[in-house]
Amino acid sequence: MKGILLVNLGSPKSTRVEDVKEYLDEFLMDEKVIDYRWFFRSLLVQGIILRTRPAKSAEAYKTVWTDEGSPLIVITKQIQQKLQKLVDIPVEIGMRYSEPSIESGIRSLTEKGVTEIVLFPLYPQYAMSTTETVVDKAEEVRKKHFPNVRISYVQPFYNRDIYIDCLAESIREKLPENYDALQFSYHGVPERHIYKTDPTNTCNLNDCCSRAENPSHQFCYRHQCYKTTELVTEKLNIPREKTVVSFQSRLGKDKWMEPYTDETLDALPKKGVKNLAIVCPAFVSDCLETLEEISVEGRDEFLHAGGENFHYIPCLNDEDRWIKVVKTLCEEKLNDFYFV
Ligand SMILES: C=CC1=C(C)c2cc3[nH]c(cc4nc(cc5[nH]c(cc1n2)c(C)c5CCC(=O)O)C(CCC(=O)O)=C4C)c(C)c3C=C
Ligand SMILES: [Fe+2]
Ligand SMILES: [Fe+2]
Repeated sequence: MKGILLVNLGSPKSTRVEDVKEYLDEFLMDEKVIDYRWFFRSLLVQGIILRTRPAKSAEAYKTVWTDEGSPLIVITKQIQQKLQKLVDIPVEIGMRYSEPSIESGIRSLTEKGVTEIVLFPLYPQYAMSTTETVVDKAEEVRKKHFPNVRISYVQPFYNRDIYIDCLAESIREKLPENYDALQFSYHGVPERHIYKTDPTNTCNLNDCCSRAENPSHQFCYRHQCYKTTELVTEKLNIPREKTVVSFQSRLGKDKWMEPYTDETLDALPKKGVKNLAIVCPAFVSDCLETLEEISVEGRDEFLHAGGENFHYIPCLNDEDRWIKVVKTLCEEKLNDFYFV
């Protein structure tokens, strides 16, 4: 029997500082997220970051938390429930960090008799710190606890027509009538991650990413972010001059992909952009990074710098058209099992 596992990043169990600390410890000690050798990673994470960050993050989480819990988990459950109504095989969710875990998701599926799983990492663009670590974790869990289960992975869908149409339509419906620019703010990653995952050793985080064809694109997060932007803005007929791309949520002293969202929000009003619409397509569900960092802090930053109107465009969340895309992408993968 087949089943579907939707995997998202995960959130702390609660907004208590201890729970946030436990979550950040698991998250940041992942070698695909902070890719230093264990000793240096531990020194940085456990010796420095976890001393102050949990309290700060807990305060931020409190501002977005709902009665049902973290927005990211609540929305992922809503996606699961809606998808379950459209397919006649079991659908479960699993989080890369914290709970419900990938292991518990696979276990629930196997308890329903599932032996072949389509696992969908809910990230449009590939990154070592997202897609890759999900696959690693799922394989680790499968080998250890479920050796007879087969898993097929939905690939990044940043350039797929069905996704682009869906995102473009969603943005079109929410765009204000008058806006000077539409900003695409993607979660950033350290530049080093992009070089590290480039099998061709050719990406220079510059022209390479916008070249039409290049084998490095398959693992280039930067290329994939720009590609999503290009395809969506083409669909919406938004000219290049009105399009801004930036990268948010950097952490630590490493060089992250530029331009940075906070600096861009500060600079835009001085360039005449007073009415801004902003969307965050690295996330399919709203979460701390969109609801707090962009919609609250980003808004403050922009208005403080002289901006007049800041319009946050929510993620796809549980929109029906998006659920249909999830269904189609999973169904394509279900076919894999017939050919192996
Ligand atoms: C080195 C640190 C980080 C990398 C690399 C990174 C990549 C990355 N993250 C997401 C998606 C999300 N990140 C979220 C929160 C978050 N991210 C980091 C650090 C890195 N992310 C931290 C420390 C946090 C925790 C919150 C904080 O203290 O600021 C979230 C939100 C989770 C939630 O509960 O709402 C998401 C989603 C992507 C897509 C990505 C690489 C492309
Ligand atoms: Fe992150
Ligand atoms: Fe590139």
